Amino acid sequence: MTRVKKPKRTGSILLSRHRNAGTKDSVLPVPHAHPVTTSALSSKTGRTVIRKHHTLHKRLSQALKKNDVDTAAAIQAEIEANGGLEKYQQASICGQSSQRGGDSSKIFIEWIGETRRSSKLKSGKADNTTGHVGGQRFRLLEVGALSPDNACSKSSMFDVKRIDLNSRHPSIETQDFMERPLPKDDSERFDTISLSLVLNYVPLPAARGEMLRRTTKFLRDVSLAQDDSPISELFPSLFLVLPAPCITNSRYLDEDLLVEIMNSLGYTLVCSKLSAKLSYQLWRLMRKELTQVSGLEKKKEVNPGKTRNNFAILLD
Ligand SMILES: C[S@@+](CC[C@H](N)C(=O)[O-])C[C@H]1O[C@@H](n2cnc3c(N)ncnc32)[C@H](O)[C@@H]1O
Repeated sequence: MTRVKKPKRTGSILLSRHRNAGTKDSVLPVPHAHPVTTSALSSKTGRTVIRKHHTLHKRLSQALKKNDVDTAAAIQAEIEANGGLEKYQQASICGQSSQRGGDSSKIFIEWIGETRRSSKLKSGKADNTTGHVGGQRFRLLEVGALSPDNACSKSSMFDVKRIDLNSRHPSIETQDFMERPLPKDDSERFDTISLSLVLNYVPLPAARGEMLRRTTKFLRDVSLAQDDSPISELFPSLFLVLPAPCITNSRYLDEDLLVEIMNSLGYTLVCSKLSAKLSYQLWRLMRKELTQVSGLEKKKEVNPGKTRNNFAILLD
């Protein structure tokens, strides 16, 4: 009885629509120098702020890589003069409202609903599960949390731990996921991790791979006893959201290569959706051991073309 939705092949049909769209390599965390502001930005201004922030962070990471301290300091000053992480977050919050299709976590909740409905059709019985074994709620680690009121936070199924490089709310802890202490046991692990529009914030391809690898350490073991509810088959998992062009218009990444990278980390794709702007994917962690796959540590051109972006993920 397979309740988990089969992965859809999405990239090939939509690829041509994104041929001219670009998502450049981006960005490093910076401390903010500006007070929190909640006023709305126009969508055009918001897009400009986000693009500029990513470009500056890409340049910053390149300067840091070359140990060019003077250039890095100048770029850092420019980032701060442009409003820093704070302004970027404000623009991202505005982007969540309309033109980007809203709160991405709604998609995860929709997938849970679909899984329940399809199992009801098959079994004739409703699935009213509110969590896993013992009626506990599913533990969700939201990395890069902008606010505490997205769809997952509102759902009674989840107990949410929120972190961000720069907290905008008392219920969000200021923490770099890459510095979060590793769990000592399963009580400190999670059933699911949300990485929505965070991986593309990381400036270097190898650091993105490291972030993905690190997610596996925070997820509970798949072999832990589960109840037989259909939605438990969606866990332990990683909800990954990326700008669509990272997958549909990159010279160095496409859906097949992402599947290869994720499989080598122990993940299997269980749900996916591609909108005009975003790629949403749910990856279930099937095993904790990593498979060494050679070739994933080097960039390889999977989509040649002048108008493509350079987004890449490498596993060192
Ligand atoms: C574009 S916002 C996305 C916010 C939200 N998750 C969404 O889907 O709209 C990216 C957020 O990720 C945060 N972020 C980036 N790298 C992070 C890290 N290593 N640890 C914690 N938060 C991080 C940034 O501070 C920023 O607030």
